[in-house]
Amino acid sequence: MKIRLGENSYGKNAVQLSKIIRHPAYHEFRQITVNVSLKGDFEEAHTNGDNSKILPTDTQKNTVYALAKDHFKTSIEDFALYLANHFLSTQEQVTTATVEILEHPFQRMLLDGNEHPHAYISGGSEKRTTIVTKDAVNVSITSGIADLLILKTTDSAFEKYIKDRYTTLKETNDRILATKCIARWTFDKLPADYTAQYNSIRDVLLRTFAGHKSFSVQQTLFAMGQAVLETHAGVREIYLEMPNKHHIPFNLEQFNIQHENEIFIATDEPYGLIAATITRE
Ligand SMILES: O=c1[nH]c(=O)c2[nH]c(=O)[nH]c2[nH]1
Repeated sequence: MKIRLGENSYGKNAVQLSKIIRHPAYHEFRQITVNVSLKGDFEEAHTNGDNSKILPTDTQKNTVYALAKDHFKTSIEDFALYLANHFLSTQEQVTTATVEILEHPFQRMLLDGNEHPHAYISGGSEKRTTIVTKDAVNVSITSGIADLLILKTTDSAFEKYIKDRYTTLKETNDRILATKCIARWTFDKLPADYTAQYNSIRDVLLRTFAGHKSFSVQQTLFAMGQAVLETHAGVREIYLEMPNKHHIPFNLEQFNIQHENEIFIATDEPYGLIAATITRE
């Protein structure tokens, strides 16, 4: 029996990097997590223990820190591209380099109406994300948002669904809609300014979520994706993942207190998971 090596890759994951960019009047603080993954001629390493074509993952990690000094200045997309290019152009055994970056946003503290020059507050769970994959001829860039925790207290219903012998869920025309949204979009035309594009897409996602009269998470998800494609000609398609963070009305009637849709119990698990790719015809 002949056994052979299938698709393989290796790299360094979860490289934590913080950077201060010092301007005369204030500092910028950036915090990112970088994952590097390389594909190429690594057969001998797996089958013969020959490491002569292996750039250690420790070196990959060091490279991320070293190149960040001069090349992480603007968007995570630009830095990820620079890193992918670096591994591809300096290592001839590498055929595909994938660099994923998650940015943990920090904002300068707003104190007495002014942004503090060097004190920051975390943007919470939300992250800006990118995955850049590059080989000798192609580059693919996917940008996105992860763990965007959003909630609305009305304009969300869930009614007229299938009821069978196992259904216990009550119909509601006024519930809490909460989700920790993941969005990932790809480009027909790469933007000149990834950050401006990101801010604009994030704004459309939030605006649509807030304004939508929802009959289901599915419908709101589609409306959010549709709005992004309608307002951003350069975006080819968008993938959205919206876990339904259920907020179940707490039974106050057991204490003879009238239920007025004010007191809920948030449950983490199990949760509904709604996902779709919205694309152009
Ligand atoms: O918006 C929803 N979509 C569903 O598919 C679903 N299923 C469920 O139990 N609650 C909800 N809510």
